[in-house]
Amino acid sequence: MSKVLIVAEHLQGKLNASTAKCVSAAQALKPESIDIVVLAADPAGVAAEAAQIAGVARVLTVANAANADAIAQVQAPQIAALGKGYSHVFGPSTTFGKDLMPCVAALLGVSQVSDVMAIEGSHTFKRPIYAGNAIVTVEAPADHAVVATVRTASWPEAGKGGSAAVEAAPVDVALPSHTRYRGLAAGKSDRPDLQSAKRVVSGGRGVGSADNFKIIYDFADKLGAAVGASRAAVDAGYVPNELQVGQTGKIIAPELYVAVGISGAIQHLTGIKDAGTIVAINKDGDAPIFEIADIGLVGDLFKLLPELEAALA
Ligand SMILES: Cc1cc2nc3c(=O)[nH]c(=O)nc-3n(C[C@H](O)[C@H](O)[C@H](O)COP(=O)(O)OP(=O)(O)OC[C@H]3O[C@@H](n4cnc5c(N)ncnc54)[C@H](O)[C@@H]3O)c2cc1C
Repeated sequence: MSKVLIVAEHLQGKLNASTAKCVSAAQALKPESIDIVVLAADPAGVAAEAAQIAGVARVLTVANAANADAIAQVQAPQIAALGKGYSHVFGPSTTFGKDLMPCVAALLGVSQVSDVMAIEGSHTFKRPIYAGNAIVTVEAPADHAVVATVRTASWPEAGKGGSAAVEAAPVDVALPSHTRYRGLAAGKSDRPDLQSAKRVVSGGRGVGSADNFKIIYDFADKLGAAVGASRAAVDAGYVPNELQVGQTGKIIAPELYVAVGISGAIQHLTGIKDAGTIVAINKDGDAPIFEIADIGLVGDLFKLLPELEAALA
């Protein structure tokens, strides 16, 4: 039977939704147990949140001032030490997980399985390749532990209602001192986080300018949605690049995605493959976005968005 250890992703004392998505993926293994490990200077608050995820047996905490910042080279030896007792070690396929999990895999002497979107067996997984245009089945060696990143867009968050035991996990490993935290340069926004928002409104080159993007922000506010953008809009300087959705941007799976003035290039569609309802607004009735949209509105966005806003009010 499988025993799964999930590495919790958290920032500023809050658990990221990616952790509950990893729990969903772990549940697909029908394992004997699922544990979550929280590494932090003071892990109590995050651990209490993690303990509420249904299906989790234990939340292990590793309190260490060296874990105040998520430095992969510092955290990986601690996770590898704990991971030796598990058949599977999962982390999210986010920037955090993509940085950390290959280090964990290397320390455990295995190859990492990346971007798990489906589980076929204890060592058999499906993942997308070529920007989501093909799906491959990956077989991990049966006699080794599996270290994997979980494609968060492919899994729902596991529910709440759990009451896992929270236990301090003593980890006695030498931590590298050659890597130090210098600072984090992150965009600040009061809006919902693009990667975990249930609704997203994205604007493309058709919006025309940074000033015009106000119409996208206003409409998103009406819906309580996060704002995204196509690469063309980012490259043109309409919005910062952390809003980019797609192959070289963020892969997202909101319940509602509204694409405004976006043509629907394959590299953009890769980022919204797992979205629920897709609404497209474009003045070109032949735009490829309409081939995948559930609801398509052909017309000028500057006319249609105010009309939709009025209808919502
Ligand atoms: C390696 C690689 C990686 C890439 N990664 C990404 C990625 O991650 N994300 C991404 O988005 N792209 C990515 N691209 C770029 C991608 O190929 C497209 O160029 C880009 O998505 C186009 O953006 P767009 O739809 O906003 O612009 P366009 O293709 O120019 O489309 C603009 C649309 O707006 C419509 N429009 C114009 N005015 C109005 C109006 N007034 N009202 C309504 N509609 C209007 C037009 O009809 C048109 O369909 C990548 C490309 C490469 C080569």
